[in-house]
Amino acid sequence: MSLLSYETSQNMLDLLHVNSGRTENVALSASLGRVLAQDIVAEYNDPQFPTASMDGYAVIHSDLESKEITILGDNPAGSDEKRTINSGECIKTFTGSKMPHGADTLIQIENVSVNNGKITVDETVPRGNAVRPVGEGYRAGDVLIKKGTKIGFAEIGVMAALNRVMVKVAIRPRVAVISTGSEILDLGVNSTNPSQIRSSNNYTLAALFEQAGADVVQLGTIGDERDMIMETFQNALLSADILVSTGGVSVGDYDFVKDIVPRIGAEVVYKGVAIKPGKHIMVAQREDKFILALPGFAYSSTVTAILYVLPLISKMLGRKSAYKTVAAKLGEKFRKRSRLTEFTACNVAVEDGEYFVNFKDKKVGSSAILTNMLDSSALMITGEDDGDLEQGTYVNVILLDNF
Ligand SMILES: Nc1nc2c(c(=O)[nH]1)N[C@H]1C(S)=C(S)[C@@H](COP(=O)(O)OP(=O)(O)OC[C@H]3O[C@@H](n4cnc5c(N)ncnc54)[C@H](O)[C@@H]3O)O[C@H]1N2
Ligand code: MOO
Repeated sequence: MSLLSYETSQNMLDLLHVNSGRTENVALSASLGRVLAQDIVAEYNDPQFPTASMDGYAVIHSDLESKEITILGDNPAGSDEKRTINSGECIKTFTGSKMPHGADTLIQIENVSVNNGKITVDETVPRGNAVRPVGEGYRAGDVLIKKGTKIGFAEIGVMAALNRVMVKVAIRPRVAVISTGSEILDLGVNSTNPSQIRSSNNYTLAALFEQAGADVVQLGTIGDERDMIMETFQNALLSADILVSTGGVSVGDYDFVKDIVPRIGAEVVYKGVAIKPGKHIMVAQREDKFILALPGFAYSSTVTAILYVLPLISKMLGRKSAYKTVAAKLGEKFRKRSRLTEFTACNVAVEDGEYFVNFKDKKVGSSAILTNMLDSSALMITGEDDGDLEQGTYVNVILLDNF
């Protein structure tokens, strides 16, 4: 089996034409977690008028040296104050109120004494005190949120402030997930023989893709039966943009998936990459749809889903990158186990602004160990040409906590 290098496989993935312009309008309150399909540009300044940021008296700063300043009246928040302050006058003004014309400073109530409709200054304040100037937050025309941003709580708030009732977002790519294997049992199904194991892959991947912004169709599990798998794949491709399967891609007699994919009219982009885990991965395309047949092992399928499925989902959503890769220093020696590009579950800590990698509580063993991905795990990448690495060596690490 000839294997593509990891780098070539990623470049080829990047060159695939992906349908990425599909958008829809959703209510702001339903947009959490969606990906913006337009820049959000401020239509006005924030604030639009000089605004008091404390409760007190709007004054002309030079008047603060005078003995007494006459109070013209109240200016509660939300009132469209029309009066203009002249020298010797002030207006009682509250947090959030528009500043009256003529006033340049707000002196807070704690700093004055009030007698017979006049204030006297007990403690002065600088010019412009407690006044939010026009455009303090942003100016009309500023791009506040970039297209491709995943909408979180802050984006929701900023868009609400701009009165965006509806938001244009990327349509979620539909990703169908299925696990194959006659030994695997779906969640909740009773076991009928002791050689069966629980299927975790279809749930791990569904969660991963949903977190990445996809609309997931959970197809459960299916035995190693050629015709059934073929029919299920055909049906899934009627509605899914991406079909992701696990299992059945190796060299065993019952590994049918790898043979079925070309038989349903899909063009195999590649099969076999020099990576550990995941070397049997198959990437195929049928018109504008993709099939990613991933290995059955739990850790292998998860890692390959991150490396090969997330970039497709991201592209369909119009996002620049699927995950963040950072340079980190090895906090301990690392023993490389193969001549392949390896993806090793690791912990990442930040010390003095630098990332450090360690393998505390991570088990060395087969590609079945999904528990290695618990506790905010990251993935350390070591290249085909790397051998054992000394403590202090710089490595690249994929962070998995911020899709
Ligand atoms: N003679 C060879 N044997 C194997 C090779 C090889 O090159 N030559 N490669 C090994 C590698 S590497 C991998 S990875 C696996 C990939 O095999 P398949 O993709 O065909 O996967 P299965 O054989 O179906 O399953 C592998 C393993 O994972 C368990 N599994 C399967 N599905 C699930 C699931 N949904 N949830 C949890 N665990 C699952 C399954 O029971 C097996 O233990 O092939 C090696 N063999
Ligand atoms: O392809 Mo396997 O995932 O190296 O264990």
